[in-house]
Amino acid sequence: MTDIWAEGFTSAQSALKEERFFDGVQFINSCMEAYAKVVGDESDRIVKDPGAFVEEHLAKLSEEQKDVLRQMYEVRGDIITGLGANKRAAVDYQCAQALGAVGADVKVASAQAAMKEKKGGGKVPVTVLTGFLGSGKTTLLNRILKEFHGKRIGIIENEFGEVGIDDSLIEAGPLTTEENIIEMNNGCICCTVRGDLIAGLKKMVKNSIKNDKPLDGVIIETTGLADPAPVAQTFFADDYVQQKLFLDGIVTLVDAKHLIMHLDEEKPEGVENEAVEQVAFADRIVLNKCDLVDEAHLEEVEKRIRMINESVKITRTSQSKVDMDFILGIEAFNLDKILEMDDAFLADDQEHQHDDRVTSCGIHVKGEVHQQRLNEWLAWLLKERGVDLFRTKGVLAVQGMKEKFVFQAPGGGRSFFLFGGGTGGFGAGWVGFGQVGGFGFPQPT
Ligand SMILES: Nc1nc2c(ncn2[C@@H]2O[C@H](COP(=O)(O)OP(=O)(O)OP(=O)(O)O)[C@@H](O)[C@H]2O)c(=O)[nH]1
Repeated sequence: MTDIWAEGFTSAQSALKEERFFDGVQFINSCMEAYAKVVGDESDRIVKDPGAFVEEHLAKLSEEQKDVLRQMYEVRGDIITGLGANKRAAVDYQCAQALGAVGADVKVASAQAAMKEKKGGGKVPVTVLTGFLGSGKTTLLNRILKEFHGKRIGIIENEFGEVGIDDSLIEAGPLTTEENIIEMNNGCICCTVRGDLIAGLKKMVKNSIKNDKPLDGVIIETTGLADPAPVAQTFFADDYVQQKLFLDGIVTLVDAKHLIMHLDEEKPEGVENEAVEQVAFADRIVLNKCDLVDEAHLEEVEKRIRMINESVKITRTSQSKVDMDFILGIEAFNLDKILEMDDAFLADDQEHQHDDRVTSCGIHVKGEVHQQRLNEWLAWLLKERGVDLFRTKGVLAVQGMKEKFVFQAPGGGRSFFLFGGGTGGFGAGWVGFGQVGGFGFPQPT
């Protein structure tokens, strides 16, 4: 009879040979966990703390068991090297060496050397732009497109609500054509539309190859409620994506005025606090909206950020005015660092739950709004439900005006701005995010 662990080991070897590294991790981890039981260990240290596992069991293992474990750690080291977590791979090679592997010391040395090397290798760099609702992500995206007007940048734009507003707010440059802007509405790319993210990335890359218009980079703007971890995992979970693209960094926009409030928000059991996750996974933090707070508050915000992500680089800004070198081409995403923080990062069955008290409401109607009635309605909305609103935004056609109007109410919903720009003549739309169940928006016209 073939043991379960042996079948898993064969699958892991095949995945390694075919360079399906993410699948390989799933196979090798489960086969090793099964093998730990064979040698009388019920814990998961065989994969999570290999050094301690080998040290404890080495003297008791038979020669045959040593040989099996040696092979397992070598295969796991090779798979993890394929994913780019060289520090973690070096630990596996050291275990293989302790179990008698010949030449494992060479692999340890080369894994350690690879840690210092630059990543990329001809792949397209991807930046994940995250940050809570209204923190300034679209403002930053527009700045990037303006400063890099000579570069071909693909954009994936994800909105939580069913009405997409941000695509109207993006001021695409000459090389950012419709072909390389992909909009994903009505769900979060960290969960419900994650499959669309993978499909979108593949389509973008395939089009660029087919049309011989290589991409200089891809930027993914997540919803303000996204957990960045599953988005980052995408770059390891899909083989095609892994071969063609690499995650350059996770850039988190932080609203200096509201961050502490969002970090302190109590969530129901099992629900992650997105603001905490976004800070924890950040490679760079753009501390935005500094114009709205004083120095003492900024210092307090930085202190709170450091408590979650000690070594992250932070820059203070207003209107998302940040040096591009701080956020792009940084090669900052480090799988080893993420694995130290979240051991289950590479597991493909991770549970992820959004706070379902936060909902969205979208209105998309044809016609023009009446300015005075709109203002009356906004005043009513602000008075009645202002404290419940995290974020409202929209693009409007106002009666008697040629321009299209952008409607913005960031953070807390305690202020509304209505300003014009460009040329208009299309339907009106609002999107609101509120706490505790949806609420009815009166028709805006
Ligand atoms: N006072 C102030 N307002 C800002 C700053 N940066 C951006 N804003 C405004 O804040 C609002 C929200 O900015 P966006 O860039 O749309 O924020 P976002 O993170 O893309 O918002 P969502 O996509 O809805 O999560 C807009 O009205 C911006 O003009 C800033 O530094 N200070």
